[in-house]
Amino acid sequence: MLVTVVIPAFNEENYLGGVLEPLKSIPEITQIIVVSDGSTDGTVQVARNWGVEVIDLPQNLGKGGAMSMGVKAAREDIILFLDADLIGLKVEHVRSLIYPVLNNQADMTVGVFEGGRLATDVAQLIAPFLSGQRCIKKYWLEQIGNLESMRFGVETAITQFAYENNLRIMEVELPAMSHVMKEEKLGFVKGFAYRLKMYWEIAKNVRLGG
Ligand SMILES: O=c1ccn([C@@H]2O[C@H](COP(=O)(O)OP(=O)(O)O)[C@@H](O)[C@H]2O)c(=O)[nH]1
Ligand SMILES: O=C(O)[C@@H](COP(=O)(O)O)O[C@H]1O[C@H](CO)[C@@H](O)[C@H](O)[C@H]1O
Repeated sequence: MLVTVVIPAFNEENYLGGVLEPLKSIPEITQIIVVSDGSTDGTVQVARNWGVEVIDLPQNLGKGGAMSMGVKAAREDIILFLDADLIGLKVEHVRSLIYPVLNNQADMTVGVFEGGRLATDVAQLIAPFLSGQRCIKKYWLEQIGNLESMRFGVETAITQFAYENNLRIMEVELPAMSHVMKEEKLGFVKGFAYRLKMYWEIAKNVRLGG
């Protein structure tokens, strides 16, 4: 089996290149899809310059919508999701996310930052199930309804599905890695408001009691 990487990206021209660079040298990765989620900056151009596939959504669908579009276009059986704003992504991180699924040691891996930056380490220590770095067979994603409408609730929904269906979940440490926080991208007030909206989108999609 081989891997399609799906990268949802909303205005990530500054960081996307750093995510794409380590992917190019991994033979098991045969398809890389950047889904620009209604970006108004140079995200699409950066992706094209790197020679990867681009889905250029004319309007913002939210993260779940962008990820779903990527899954629909995926040729391979295994999907690796990565955020477009990762800092310090290395080939080793990518291998540690994909090999357990490729080798059938896990049904899903979830990457957790470790030793990158205190703020992002702590956030992921508290809530690893929110992580956008995860690898899973496409078959499972196709069994989950409504991912496209879940916006930031998408990871919680995938995790919930995985628990309910007894998938083997493996948490994988991602040493010295971090991402750019909302407040850093958008400024404190706008970033914090965006963060509250994200928590609302997550809460809305949690199904209580199965
Ligand atoms: O409407 C959106 C919001 C976010 N993203 C992408 O989803 C990933 C995670 O989003 P963000 O960095 O805002 O979340 P954080 O990691 O700060 O929670 C990034 O690649 C974003 O560009 C997206 O495709 N559509
Ligand atoms: O870890 C978290 O609390 C949030 C917010 O991260 P930051 O506070 O911006 O570092 O980030 C994650 O959660 C989102 C919802 O599940 C995911 O879509 C992001 O990929 C993930 O980084």
